[in-house]
Amino acid sequence: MRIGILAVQGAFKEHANILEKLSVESFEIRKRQDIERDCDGIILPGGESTVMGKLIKELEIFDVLKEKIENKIPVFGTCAGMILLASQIEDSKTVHFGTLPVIVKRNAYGRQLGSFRTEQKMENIGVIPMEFIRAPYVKEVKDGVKVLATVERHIVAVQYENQLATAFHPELTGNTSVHEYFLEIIKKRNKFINKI
Ligand SMILES: NC(=O)CC[C@H](N)C(=O)O
Repeated sequence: MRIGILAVQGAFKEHANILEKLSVESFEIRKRQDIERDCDGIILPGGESTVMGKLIKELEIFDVLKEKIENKIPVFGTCAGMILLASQIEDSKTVHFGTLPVIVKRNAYGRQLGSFRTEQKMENIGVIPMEFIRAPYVKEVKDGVKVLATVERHIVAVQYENQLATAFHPELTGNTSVHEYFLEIIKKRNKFINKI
């Protein structure tokens, strides 16, 4: 199994470190040729979604990446990565991939609460540490989207088919369980593809 991590900006190294801990091979997606490499799953890290969205277009990564996601390659977006996937961003006309049918609110926690850590239950996983950094939350989910975690009644983790997204940063806590859950999504898909 091999996972491509979008590495144009933001906290991509931390995801690679977690995957290394789990003995899973990963590579950085920085340019067109990288995204054309074969991989079983993709991680979109945290960072600044506006900057990332601009860079992936300039670097000609956007189209191939979007096509892969539409073709149901498992993808895991954290924080800005969740914003890149969302089909709608509140108070904005910008849509990046738009493959995840949710409305997200950017920088949703205001200035004082820009960064915080908590422990909450995530569906199918259990109680985990959650690190929020100028995080979004999900304001609304459309049909077929499973809510996996909420913090103070705000939705912070969702799954839609093979797309997993968290408003928080599991890669910054040392806890590997959300990544392990993502690996399960990949394994299921690989089994399914091999059956066909
Ligand atoms: N930690 C993060 O990824 C922050 C996301 C950032 N505030 C954005 O809107 O893109």
